[in-house]
Amino acid sequence: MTQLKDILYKVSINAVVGNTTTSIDKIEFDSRKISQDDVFVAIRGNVSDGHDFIAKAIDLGAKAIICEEIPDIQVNGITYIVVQDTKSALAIMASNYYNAPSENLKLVGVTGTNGKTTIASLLYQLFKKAGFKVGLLSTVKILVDTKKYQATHTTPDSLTINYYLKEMNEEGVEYCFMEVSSHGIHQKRTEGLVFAGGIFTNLSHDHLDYHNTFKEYRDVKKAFFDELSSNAFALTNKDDKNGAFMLQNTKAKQYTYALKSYADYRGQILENNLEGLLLKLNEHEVWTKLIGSFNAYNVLAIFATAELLGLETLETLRLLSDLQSVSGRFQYLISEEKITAIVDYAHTPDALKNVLETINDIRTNNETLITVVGCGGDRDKMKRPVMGNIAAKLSNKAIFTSDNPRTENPDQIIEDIEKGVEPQDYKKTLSITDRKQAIKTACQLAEKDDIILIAGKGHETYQEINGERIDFDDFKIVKEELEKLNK
Ligand SMILES: CC(=O)N[C@H]1[C@@H](OP(=O)(O)OP(=O)(O)OC[C@H]2O[C@@H](n3ccc(=O)[nH]c3=O)[C@H](O)[C@@H]2O)O[C@H](CO)[C@@H](O)[C@@H]1O[C@H](C)C(=O)N[C@@H](C)C(=O)N[C@H](CCC(=O)O)C(=O)O
Ligand SMILES: Nc1ncnc2c1ncn2[C@@H]1O[C@H](COP(=O)(O)OP(=O)(O)OP(=O)(O)O)[C@@H](O)[C@H]1O
Ligand SMILES: N[C@H](CCC[C@H](N)C(=O)O)C(=O)O
Ligand SMILES: [Mg+2]
Repeated sequence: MTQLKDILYKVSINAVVGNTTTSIDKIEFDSRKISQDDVFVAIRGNVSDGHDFIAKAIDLGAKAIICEEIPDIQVNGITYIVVQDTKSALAIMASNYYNAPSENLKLVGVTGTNGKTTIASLLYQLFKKAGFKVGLLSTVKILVDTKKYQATHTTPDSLTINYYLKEMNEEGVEYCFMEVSSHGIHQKRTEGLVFAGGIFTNLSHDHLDYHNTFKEYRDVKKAFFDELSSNAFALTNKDDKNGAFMLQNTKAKQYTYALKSYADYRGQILENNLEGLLLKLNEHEVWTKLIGSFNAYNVLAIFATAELLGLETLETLRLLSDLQSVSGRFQYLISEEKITAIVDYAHTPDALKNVLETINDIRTNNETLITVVGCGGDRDKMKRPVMGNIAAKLSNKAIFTSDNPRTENPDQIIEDIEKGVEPQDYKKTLSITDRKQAIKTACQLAEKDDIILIAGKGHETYQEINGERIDFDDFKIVKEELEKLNK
């Protein structure tokens, strides 16, 4: 049992009603998970307000309530702590509860629109190969060194983050790489964590349903760097037009990387083909199996981070050339009929454009490029026509289909995508709502040497329709469909 007052250390408190020397069992922010002697933190969400569930939490055994507004009717024997912001309070309490686990390892956060999973996962791989015990918190999975857990978010809630960091401490993990999403920063999921460093990748159109304006989205990302301490490093992509802005008010030591301008870590693409990339990183040449010019940025950021964390340069270069691509990120196969299928998680206009430009750069143009793509439901609607426009323009054929429709009508989403197609590209497009059928059609249309890109879902092994997750794996399906063509 922990004392309530101990986990309130550093929480900015407005008022206390009741006793803080009471001992508590655990912290919960969902009333449905409360059991005897827990602390309930009431959070105002997008759908409901945790304050409405305070009475329910007390019924279930909550001993203390952390809230922004004290309920009119207070229950005897219950401790009420009024704070300015319960999301912040939750994050600080979570860190206290698990004994500040981020301070016992070197935690590096990666933020930006695209490339977070790639960079964090490859840093995990690189430091593992260098012989360290490593942790990873990513969209794809959570790793406590070799122990694997399912990820539900890109950046989990603060209780979950600290729970896994604590487990990493127990496992003797020395480095942890985590993705820091804009939702995560905005919802204070990362507050109170001590970061050894932060990396900025790039900023482009996404999540404007949640953040309202691009400026708001940009400012949220910047807030992550504002919070870094003077002991940390802040590494930014100087080629991105918001790269310098991110570091404007940070106390951290600043470093830059770039392909197009002068920077602390400079990169140059010497070769770029379907086998990989030959890069010049500062004065060193390195070969990587990663494909696509955008990966040059990722490799450069990884190189810089390894250096900043003190890895030996030649060792880093050797390990870089050994890295394997991340699942669902430009994952590809070549069928017996010599059809290339690429599965990629590009689910933003910028990522889709990058992937298509990469394919167009390395193809011979005698073949047909068929793109299968959709957009997720209950997410940013503005990106749909833009992605439709890009898919049609940069491919020979585009098949619009469903991504994760969630609670939306998939045909409506497809209509939104179609709206972005320019008249001269109309004849290149077709729409097939059923994603499996769309992939199958692409396989049937493809001939020898053609390329099929299946974008949007990458590593995901499900399709979410009306709150239900049905088994669905782009890579598995395209592989099966291409094999069927041989029979
Ligand atoms: C839009 C969004 O980010 N929502 C997150 C938010 O949920 P919410 O605000 O809707 O919560 P709510 O349902 O209104 O509930 C408010 C509070 O009341 C509590 N409650 C609710 C009901 C009840 O009976 N009792 C109770 O106590 C809830 O536990 C909660 O604390 O807080 C929840 C708890 O932390 C999150 O799980 C949830 O993520 C949802 C599932 C989600 O889909 N989030 C996505 C958009 C997301 O976060 N994505 C980013 C990556 C984006 C990217 O970069 O690509 C990520 O980091 O994963
Ligand atoms: N540095 C980069 N710049 C632009 N596009 C990139 C970059 N790295 C990866 N991509 C593209 O973006 C897609 C998503 O990459 P990744 O999963 O690494 O990003 P993410 O930031 O983790 O995304 P999410 O916000 O969904 O977690 C990839 O499949 C690839 O198409
Ligand atoms: N982390 C992103 C993933 C989007 C993936 C795409 N397949 C979709 O479902 O929209 C999100 O939750 O918005
Ligand atoms: Mg990710």
